[in-house]
Amino acid sequence: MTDASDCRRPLDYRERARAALPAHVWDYIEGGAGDELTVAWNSAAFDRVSIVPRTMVDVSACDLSCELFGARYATPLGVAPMAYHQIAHPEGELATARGAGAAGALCVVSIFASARLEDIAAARSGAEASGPLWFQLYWLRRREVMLDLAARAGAAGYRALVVTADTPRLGDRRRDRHNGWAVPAGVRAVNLDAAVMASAHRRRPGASALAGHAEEAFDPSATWHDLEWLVARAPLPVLVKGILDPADAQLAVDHGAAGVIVSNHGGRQVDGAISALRALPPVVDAVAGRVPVLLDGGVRRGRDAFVALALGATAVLIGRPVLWALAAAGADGVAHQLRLYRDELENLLALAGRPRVRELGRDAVAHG
Ligand SMILES: Cc1cc2nc3c(=O)[nH]c(=O)nc-3n(C[C@H](O)[C@H](O)[C@H](O)COP(=O)(O)O)c2cc1C
Ligand SMILES: CC(C)CC(=O)C(=O)O
Repeated sequence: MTDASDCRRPLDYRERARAALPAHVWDYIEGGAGDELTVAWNSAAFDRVSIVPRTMVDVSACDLSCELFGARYATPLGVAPMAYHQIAHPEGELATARGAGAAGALCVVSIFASARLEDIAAARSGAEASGPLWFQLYWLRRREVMLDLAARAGAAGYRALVVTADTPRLGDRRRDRHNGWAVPAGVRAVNLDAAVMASAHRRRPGASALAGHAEEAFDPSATWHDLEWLVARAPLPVLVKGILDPADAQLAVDHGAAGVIVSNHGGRQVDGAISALRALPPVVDAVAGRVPVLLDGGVRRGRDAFVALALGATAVLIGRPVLWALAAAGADGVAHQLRLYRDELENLLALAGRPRVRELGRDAVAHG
């Protein structure tokens, strides 16, 4: 375990996590599809955008809050949904939720969480921990399971559902194939039926057990009509995650989405897919303020969050860097990591003379 205070910027947690984790777990977390072109493009896209500071603005108080579904969120930063946090730390999602709560950040819990969604909500509502939880779903062949989870999330106090649209099957994760990756026996997706999950644990040389499991459990025939079906039955607003094309953003809203998340799944699905940041402005234009647009993929600094917010995101989600901090230092690491992002963002808002997140616009950045 690392002393969290050794890490001065979000990227500092990366090597700590690599040292703390078995190589096959590291490869599953860090890897992407194919040659991992999109993994690299996601973060490189942020480096190609400059910030245009204003001067002589009163920045004595910066406001990082954003509004989502009628509620005020303390920061525009959140944890992206990621499966099986127990592979990174024995306390898994309970630690992530506590850490995110302590930092006042949104936490999106994966359908493949390794803790019960009700226990995650309880961990979150401890004395220090607060802040919103959302729950993520995949399009399962067994639709009744989706509805059951949606109802449980609603009853447990989750505030929104996220349905991931970019995974009709799993992308070609070469590292996982090479490692014959399977979810370790002691780590379970406890919100789902153990019988349904068995194939995720079945090791086969030269194959990813998760790819096999996804083929079995995910419904590759889901279309926009299925979104309407889900929206009509869900007790919570439904966001669609995995949008890259403005036409899809439009269709999502037309079929009842309460929000869209611009994402290429951290480069884990279509290798060579457009970077999330590059895809963002056309999606924001197509949605035209009707619903919030969020982004994930490659956000590695507070500065990257600033850029995405300026280009029209209401909030940004952070994936792998949260698992790095979880692996290195548990709940304290997650809280510290999210504070590093927040403090960098706050400092930049002040230095750039743009003290309110909700007023950030495209004039705050320039390309090149
Ligand atoms: C280990 C891992 C597991 C993931 N599991 C899920 C998941 O269960 N559901 C989902 O919608 N996305 C999942 N994702 C994708 C993330 O939600 C997010 O889109 C991506 O990690 C963002 O990119 P970043 O890691 O560069 O920040 C996963 C990503 C990683 C790295
Ligand atoms: C269990 C997997 C489907 C989780 C996932 O989305 C991923 O590994 O990217």
